[in-house]
Amino acid sequence: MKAHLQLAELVATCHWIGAKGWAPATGGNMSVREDEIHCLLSASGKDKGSLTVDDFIQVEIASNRAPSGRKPSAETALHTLIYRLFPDAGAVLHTHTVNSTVLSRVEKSDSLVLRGYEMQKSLTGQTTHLDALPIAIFDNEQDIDKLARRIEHFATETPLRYGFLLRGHGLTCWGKDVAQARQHLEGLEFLFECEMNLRLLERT
Ligand SMILES: CSC[C@@H](O)[C@@H](O)C(=O)COP(=O)(O)O
Ligand SMILES: [Zn+2]
Repeated sequence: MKAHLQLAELVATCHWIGAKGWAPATGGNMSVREDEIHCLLSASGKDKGSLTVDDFIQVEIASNRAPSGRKPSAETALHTLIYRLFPDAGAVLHTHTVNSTVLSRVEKSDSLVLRGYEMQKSLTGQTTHLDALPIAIFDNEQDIDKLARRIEHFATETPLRYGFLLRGHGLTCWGKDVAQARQHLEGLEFLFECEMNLRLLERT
């Protein structure tokens, strides 16, 4: 699909994310692939629930450089990493939800395993609630280049699918286009909400 149509769909998705309360204050960042060399990334420090097309900045996927000199997301290196790792990825969504923030802290291991939920099938290629679906958790890091290198190294040994959690921070997920990235975000967030409630109820 043409990049400008994808961008319009991404802007609508940002507004939907904002209305859901999934990108509070200036949290979160979003992007679409423009072509093999560039992506369009949200500007840093803005309320992502009220972005317009003019708030997206062209960035070179190989170098993280913005030819315009404008300042894209502080987490640019995570978006470009995904476009480099997955040539089929067409859109990346990063959100700061309560469920992803809390669950990624409560779960001390390096993955959140989802199992037993029909809604696992909202993730492309999943066919049964019986499969164990691990979502990788990486310890948070303020040095984003270092964090990106850690994730890149992990991905050489273990397949990453759909998205990953940053501990105490949020979810980054992707899809072949904006619609699929949004479906993965909504599906994962539903599963996180279930898991959060399950863990709370099972404690009592
Ligand atoms: C509310 S501060 C959050 C930021 O540090 C970061 O995690 C974030 O998601 C937004 O950064 P941004 O540079 O606006 O894309
Ligand atoms: Zn963030």
